[in-house]
Amino acid sequence: MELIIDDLSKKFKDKEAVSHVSLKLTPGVWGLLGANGAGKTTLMRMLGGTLKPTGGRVLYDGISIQVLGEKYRDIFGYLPQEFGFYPEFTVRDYLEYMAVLKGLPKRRSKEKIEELLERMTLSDVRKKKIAKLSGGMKRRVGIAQALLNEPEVLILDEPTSGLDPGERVRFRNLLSEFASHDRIVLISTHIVSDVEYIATCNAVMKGGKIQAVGTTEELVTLVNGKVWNGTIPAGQLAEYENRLQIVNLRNEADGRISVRYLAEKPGIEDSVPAVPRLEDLYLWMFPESRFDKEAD
Ligand SMILES: Nc1ncnc2c1ncn2[C@@H]1O[C@H](COP(=O)(O)OP(=O)(O)OP(=O)(O)O)[C@@H](O)[C@H]1O
Repeated sequence: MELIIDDLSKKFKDKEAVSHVSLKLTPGVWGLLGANGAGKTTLMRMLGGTLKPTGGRVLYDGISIQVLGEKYRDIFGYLPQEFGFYPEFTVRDYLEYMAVLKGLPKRRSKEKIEELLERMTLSDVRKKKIAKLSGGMKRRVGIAQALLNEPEVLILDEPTSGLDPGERVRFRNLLSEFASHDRIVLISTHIVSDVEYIATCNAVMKGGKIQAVGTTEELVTLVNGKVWNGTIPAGQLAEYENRLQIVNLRNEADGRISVRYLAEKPGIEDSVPAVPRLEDLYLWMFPESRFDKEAD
């Protein structure tokens, strides 16, 4: 099974949101990393067939998704970034309604809904109105609806926003397990830790283009020799921040500050090289995003 993105582009007036993207997605978890405005949502909407490309095509096992139409929708699951719920529906009624829209046979949908309520730890709130749920619970309902038809291609746009750390770990485990059954799972995120350990492969998007593709291990080699640990006097942080791209810091008991920073050459005396992580690559490629890092 494969989903081929072939020279895909989308132009909004004179803004090219996605520019000549080509990528071959195979079964496994794929991380689509990129800062706000990189083009991730636009790309995902075209993969779902809800947005018409200006150029290029998407092929599922060699056939255009436009040609497949209804057949493609049957094997496709999507969680949009902005997810419109029916706030007056209960969780269960909503999932039943979505199952009908997806054309699931009644018996199968009953079993599937029970299973998903359990797996997404929503059983206790099944009779609650969606309007009354917390943000994280609503997100889990969104994920559950995307999984209803056990899609072969599952696309999740920023699925972990609003989830607490425990929910995020459970969600990552669920996706890994789901993808192990010969399914393509594509997750867009700007929270690198969401995909760092579970993604079979990552694609890094910037300015509408895919800038790098590879496993986490392959991608981190791009910042080999550029990640350093050093210590600085507490009063001089601002000065060092002007010169270096500091990605992490910790106040030490002796009043100094340990910093992890990115640079072509060491910029602090006695610095030692650090083992690069995917987040270092991301911050190297998107230096502006270090101000809106989210906690793991
Ligand atoms: N309907 C539209 N009309 C005009 N411009 C658009 C439209 N949709 C997206 N864009 C522009 O295309 C670019 C890519 O947007 P997109 O939403 O795909 O990025 P993204 O990587 O998903 O970012 P975010 O995480 O903030 O959603 C942005 O500059 C955005 O303003």
